[in-house]
Amino acid sequence: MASGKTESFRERKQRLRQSFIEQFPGRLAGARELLAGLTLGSDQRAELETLHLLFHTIKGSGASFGFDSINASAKAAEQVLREVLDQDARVTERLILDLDQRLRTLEALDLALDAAAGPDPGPSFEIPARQSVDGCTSGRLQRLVYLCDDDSVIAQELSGQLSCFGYQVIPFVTLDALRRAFQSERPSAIIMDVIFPEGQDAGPAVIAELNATIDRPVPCVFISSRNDFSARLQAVQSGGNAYCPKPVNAVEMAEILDQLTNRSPPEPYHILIVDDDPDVAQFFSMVLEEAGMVTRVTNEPERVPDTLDGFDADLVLMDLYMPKCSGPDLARVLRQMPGYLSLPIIYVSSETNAERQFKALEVGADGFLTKPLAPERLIAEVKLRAERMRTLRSLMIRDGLTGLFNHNAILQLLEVTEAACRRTQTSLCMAMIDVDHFKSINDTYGHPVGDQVLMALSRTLRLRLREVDLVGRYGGEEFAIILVGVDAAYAKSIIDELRADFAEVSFFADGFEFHCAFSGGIAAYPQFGTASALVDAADRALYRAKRNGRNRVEIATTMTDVSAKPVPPGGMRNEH
Ligand SMILES: Nc1nc2c(ncn2[C@@H]2O[C@H](COP(=O)(O)OP(=O)(O)OP(=O)(O)O)[C@@H](O)[C@H]2O)c(=O)[nH]1
Repeated sequence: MASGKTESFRERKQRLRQSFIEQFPGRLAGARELLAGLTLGSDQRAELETLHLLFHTIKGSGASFGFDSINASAKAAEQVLREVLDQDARVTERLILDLDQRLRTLEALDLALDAAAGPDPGPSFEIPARQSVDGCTSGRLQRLVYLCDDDSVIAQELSGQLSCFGYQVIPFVTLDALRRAFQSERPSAIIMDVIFPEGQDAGPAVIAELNATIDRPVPCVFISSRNDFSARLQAVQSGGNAYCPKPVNAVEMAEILDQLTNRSPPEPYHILIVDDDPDVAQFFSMVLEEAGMVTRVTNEPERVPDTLDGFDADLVLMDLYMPKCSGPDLARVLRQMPGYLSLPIIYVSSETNAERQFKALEVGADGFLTKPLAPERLIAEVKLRAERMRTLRSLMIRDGLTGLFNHNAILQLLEVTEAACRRTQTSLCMAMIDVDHFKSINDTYGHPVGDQVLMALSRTLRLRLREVDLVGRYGGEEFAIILVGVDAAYAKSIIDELRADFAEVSFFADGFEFHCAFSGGIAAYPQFGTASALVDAADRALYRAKRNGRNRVEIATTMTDVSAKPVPPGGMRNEH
C-alpha cells in the first residue's frame, strides 16, 4: 500500500541512520586524538572547546537517531567539559581520566547491535501531498525554508521529514553557505542550530547579522541540544521566534512553521464605540480605522446589544457619562448577557478622580483611558487589549493537542453556520470521523504515539480541506467537520478521499512501521434541520460505518436510522 514516495522516505531515513553509524568510529577516533593531545596543567580552552563540540554533535545525532546509550555517554562527556570550560579551562588528571572513561564506554558500544535493536528516532510520518488539478501542489504547501545545522545527518533527516509537511527545505551545513543562499533568495523561514564550529552561539549571531541587512526579519526557529535559560535568552535576543530542543519533533516543527509563515494578514480588530457626542465618537472611529481597524459607532447605549449582534467585536470603547444610561450601567447590562461576559470594555472619559474611576471599573470593565487622548495612545491601548482578547479567546476555543476547534467551539460554530445556511438557503454537511482501533495503537505503541497520530490526522484535515471548512476535535479520537455549500454525495467523496490518503500515511515507532485508518459518518442540511439533529445523524452514520467494517464513510439517510446505536439520555455519544 505504501507509495513510491513513502518508500523513498523510509529508505532515506534508513540511509541517514546508516551514515551516522558509519561516521561514528571516525568521530570517536577524532575525540581520542584530541584527548591524547591534551597537556596536564595548562589552559587549553581551544582544544577543550573542539572536544566539547565533538561530544555535543555525537550527543545530538545519537538522540535524533534513537541511540540512547550513545546520547547518554556523549552527554556526560559534554557536561564534564562544559564545567571545566566555565571555570579555568585547565586540564587536570581527573579530567583526562574522566573523558577517557566516557570515550571507552562509547567505543565499547556495539553499534551494529544497537542499530539493529535500537528504536527509531521516535514516531514520524508523512502525509501524501495532494496534487491540484494542474498537477502542482498549492502555494500553501510549498514554502521555502532554510535549515542550517553543522551536523549533516540531522540537517538532512529533518529536511526530509519537513518536506512531508509541504515545506521545501534546503539544508546547509555551514553558516557561509546559508549566508550565500540568503543573499540570492529570501526564505519564508530559517531553522537554525545554535552551536557551530565558529562558536557557542554562532547560529544566533548569524541570524542577527542577516536580519540587520533587511527591513523585515525572516522568521527563525532555533534548534539546539542546549535547553538552558541563557541559550533561550540569546536566541530571543537575536530575533528567534521559537526554540526547539533536540531531538526535534518534526510535527511540532511543522506546526511552528505553519504559524510563522502564515502570510494571510490577520483579521482586523473590530471595535464598537459608544459615545453620546457624535463628533467624539466619529473622531475615535476615524483614528482607529486609519490604523486598520473596523469600527461601529453608536450614540445611544440602548442600541448597543443590536449593534454588537453579528459584529464579532474584539472590544467596546465607551463614554463614562451618558444621559439615561451611564457607562457603568451599560457595562453591567452587557456583563449579564452570556455572549458578552468577557468582552473587553474600556472607558474613555475626562474623569480624573481616581475613586470615581475605580467605582466605574468595579462593575466589570477592563480599563480607563483619560481624555484628552493622543491618537497614537488610543491606537496602542486598543490594539494591545484587542490582541490579548484574541489570544485568550483562541486559548478558550482551541484544543491543546491538535490546535483544532475544541468540542464546545465546533458545536457553537455548527449552530452559527446552520443559522447562516438557513438564511441564505445554502447546503451544509456535517461529518464525524473517528480513528479505527485507536485503543490498540495506544496499547501497542504508547499514548505519545497515539497523540502523534491524532496530530497527524488533524494536520491532514487542516491542510487538505478548504479554508472555509471548519474542523474541530469533538473528543478523544473523534473529529467533526463542517462543510459549507456541498451536498452529502460530494461531502462523502471529499471525506472518502481523505480517508484513503490517511490510510496511506506511514507512521514509525519503536522500529516498526504502521498505518491507521478512520471511519466517517455524514449528515446533510436541510435533510437534518438543526445543529443537534446533524450531529446526532452524523454520529449514527459513523457508528454504521464502524459496524460495517470500519475504514469507510456512510451517509445518514433517515432520522430513524435502523442500524443506529441509541444515544444515551442527556447527551451526544462519544464512544465507538
Ligand atoms: N493517545 C491518546 N489517546 C486518547 C486520547 N483521547 C482518547 N484516547 C484513547 O482513545 C481510545 C479510544 O478507544 P475506543 O473508544 O475503545 O475505540 P477504538 O479503539 O478507536 O475502536 P473503534 O472506534 O471501535 O475502531 C481510548 O483508549 C482512549 O484512552 C488522546 O488525546 N490521546
